[in-house]
Amino acid sequence: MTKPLVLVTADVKSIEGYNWHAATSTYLQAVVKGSDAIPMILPSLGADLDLDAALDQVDGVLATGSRSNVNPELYGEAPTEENGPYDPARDSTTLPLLKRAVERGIPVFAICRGMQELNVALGGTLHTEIQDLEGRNDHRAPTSDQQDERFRIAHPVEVSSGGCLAAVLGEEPFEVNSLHRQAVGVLGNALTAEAVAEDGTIEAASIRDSAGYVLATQWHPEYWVMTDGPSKRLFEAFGDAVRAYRVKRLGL
Ligand SMILES: N[C@@H](CCC(=O)NCCCC(=O)O)C(=O)O
Repeated sequence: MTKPLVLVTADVKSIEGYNWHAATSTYLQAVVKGSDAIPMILPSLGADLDLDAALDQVDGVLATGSRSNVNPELYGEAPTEENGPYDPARDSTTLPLLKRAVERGIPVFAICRGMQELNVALGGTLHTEIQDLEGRNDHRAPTSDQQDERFRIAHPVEVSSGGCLAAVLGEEPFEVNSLHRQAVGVLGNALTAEAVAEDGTIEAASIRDSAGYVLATQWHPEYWVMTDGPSKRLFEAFGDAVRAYRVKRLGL
């Protein structure tokens, strides 16, 4: 059986005087080794891309994390120097991509920035710089030049009962990593919180009655996909969803 194809979102980075459209290897490897699917980076070319034509040919979308933030103008707030950096090319591609994938019932797995993009794409808002908000913990990455330390397990999350996340991981609390300054404010249309941190930060969301699989996590299951049980199971569940979609898409 041919393997499912998964679009992976891209950041736009300026390197050696060129604009590169890039995704980190951790997401690509997680699609291959965790979901047994084929990752294909979708360049962040915005309105120049025929998104429906791209979505016609794939079986899922993985929206990746990024140090850049969704531009607050997209949810009715003002951008600031401190809240950057921003990536307008990525915003102009990933938000319509996610909205269209959800409308078409194409499986979506959205991670960190990807969860925030999904939420804004569906009409929700974000809290910016949550570490400065009353009652919120600091969810930023540990200061280190070692990636394993930056992505280390950081805090527990409580799983909402009876939801999509509980269906994959069960309802017991578990530990996640944490590398973010933003978080979901008002949930977007049809999104339901699936996990929360002890300070109330929404850590996962889904569309429970979606035609397709739609799950978003604020933490990074891609990083420890081969060694952490919940991370592995999340990518396996995404793999099952994209394989099922492929059978339907191709009439197999
Ligand atoms: N920029 C947003 C989204 C956070 C995110 O995707 N983090 C991944 C970055 C990985 C790294 O720091 O290397 C926010 O800060 O909330």
